[in-house]
Amino acid sequence: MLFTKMHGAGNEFLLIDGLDLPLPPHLDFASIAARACDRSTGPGADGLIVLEHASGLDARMRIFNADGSEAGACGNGLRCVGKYLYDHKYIRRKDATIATASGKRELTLEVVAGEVVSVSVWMGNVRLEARGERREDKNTQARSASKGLQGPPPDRYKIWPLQELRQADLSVVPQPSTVVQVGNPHCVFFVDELSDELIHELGPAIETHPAFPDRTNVEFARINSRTDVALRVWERGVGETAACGTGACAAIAAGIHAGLLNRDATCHLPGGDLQVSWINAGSQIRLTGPAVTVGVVAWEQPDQFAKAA
Ligand SMILES: N[C@H](CCC[C@H](N)C(=O)O)C(=O)O
Repeated sequence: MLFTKMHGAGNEFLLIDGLDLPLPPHLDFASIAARACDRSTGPGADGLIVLEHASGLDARMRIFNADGSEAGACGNGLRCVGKYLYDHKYIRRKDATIATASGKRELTLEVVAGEVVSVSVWMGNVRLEARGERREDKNTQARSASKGLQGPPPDRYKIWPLQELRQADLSVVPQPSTVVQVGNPHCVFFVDELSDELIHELGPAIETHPAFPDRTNVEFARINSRTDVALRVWERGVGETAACGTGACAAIAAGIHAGLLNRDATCHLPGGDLQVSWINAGSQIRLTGPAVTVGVVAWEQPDQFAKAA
């Protein structure tokens, strides 16, 4: 089986092209993802992208995490798909429309001297629930709702001191936090300091917390200024990744809702920077960043992954 290995700000994917030649029927993509993404049994990556035909659109993208679970959205993956389609001449234009499990996503490519250097993706509408503040009176909530803001109006947001959050009682999800849907689930904490211990202790505990029956991605955001955030993400089904596109959208949306950020902000992740823009609560959130092709990887023995017909 041939994969094209790509990454968006260090978030690595193995891409299977089902556009050129139809893929064998009944391929078990979940098992392929779990084996191929595991660096001990395959080329290694954070996720598997499967490209398929979608009538009237440029392609359909399916995304499988490294544990084989299928996800509803992937911002870094969509940027890689945009670059792949352009580089392989499936599109001649500098825009594309991709079908995903969470709806159609529009992409715009920035091409310099024939090279795709950056891709912007409209990542759909964000649903957001700020948890754990005092609820304000009904009128304020009504006014807030009339402005199209989703979730209760921000009362105050806590910037968690590192040790306090590390020692939080995990029988419940530490509050305040912000639950954000970007086609996939996220739980955002604002912190005053990012540390390996915090991410590696709290990340898996929140990912699998009973409060999230489908599990969740977990973001730890340090607000540097109104336009600048340092972010680390423990991804559902993967673990900590170098970058998470939907995670960047979730963190910026939560910061805007809390009144901590402007409508355009930069997310500094360990693997690189992503730009997020969210003009208003009723509009789509936009993610912009790089997409890089690493190379073609051959991997044998996919037959064993064919699902029983
Ligand atoms: N782990 C995520 C899917 C990948 C998202 C991430 N790689 C991105 O760039 O958005 C989930 O289970 O919802």
